[in-house]
Amino acid sequence: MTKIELKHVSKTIHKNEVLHDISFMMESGKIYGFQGVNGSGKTMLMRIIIGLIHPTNGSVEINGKVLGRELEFPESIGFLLENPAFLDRYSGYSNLKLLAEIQNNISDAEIKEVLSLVGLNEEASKKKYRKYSLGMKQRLGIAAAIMENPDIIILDEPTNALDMAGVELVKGILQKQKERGALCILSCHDLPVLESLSDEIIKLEKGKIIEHISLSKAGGGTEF
Ligand SMILES: Nc1ncnc2c1ncn2[C@@H]1O[C@H](COP(=O)(O)OP(=O)(O)OP(=O)(O)O)[C@@H](O)[C@H]1O
Repeated sequence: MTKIELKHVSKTIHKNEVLHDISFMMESGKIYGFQGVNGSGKTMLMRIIIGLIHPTNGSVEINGKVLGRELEFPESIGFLLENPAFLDRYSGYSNLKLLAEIQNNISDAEIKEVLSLVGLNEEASKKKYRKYSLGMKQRLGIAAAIMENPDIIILDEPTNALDMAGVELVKGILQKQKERGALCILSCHDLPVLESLSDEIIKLEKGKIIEHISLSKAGGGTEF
């Protein structure tokens, strides 16, 4: 069971407050949808939850441990943020293999399995990354985020550059990850997609939460 608790998180960059007093809790087996227009703070909030950026005020606790103080990074996390850092000269498969070697807890067969899961067939997975289309890059980014079955999965705009089949694929993958018990965080400008997937929607505007709704599938929404 994983629990993430944000307590009064604020972030100021160059005197500009990009996040203001954000507090909420998230737990395993649910999908949390971050909604908001460009620049509302979704990516910044994700970076803070991953531990890549520290809040100016407030804290993020993962299972009771304060990120950046008691814990450098969440122990088991996979994420896709804008522009994943893959190596151009390497194939999709080799890029995943290099990443997998850091933790060394998945097999080559599992890497191939995840590539096929995201719709990159054997031919595509052998192609050099620099030859990938935008959609293929996105699929590889999703594969990297989920391949080790992490406790926490954060996907920033995972459906960007994907065709309709790709969007359906992402939906299926996220549902499966949720059923496995992962805590999933997602941002997506396609509102129907976000709403169909999310158990809770956190709506941001100018760095503030303006709405936090539970879309618990068993009837009606609840406002927090
Ligand atoms: N490195 C940075 N330096 C200064 N300001 C930044 C930096 N990164 C983000 N910001 C500011 O933080 C605010 C929130 O940006 P963020 O990228 O989190 O928005 P977003 O909701 O993810 O937008 P989008 O939908 O375009 O991805 C914006 O006003 C942005 O200009």
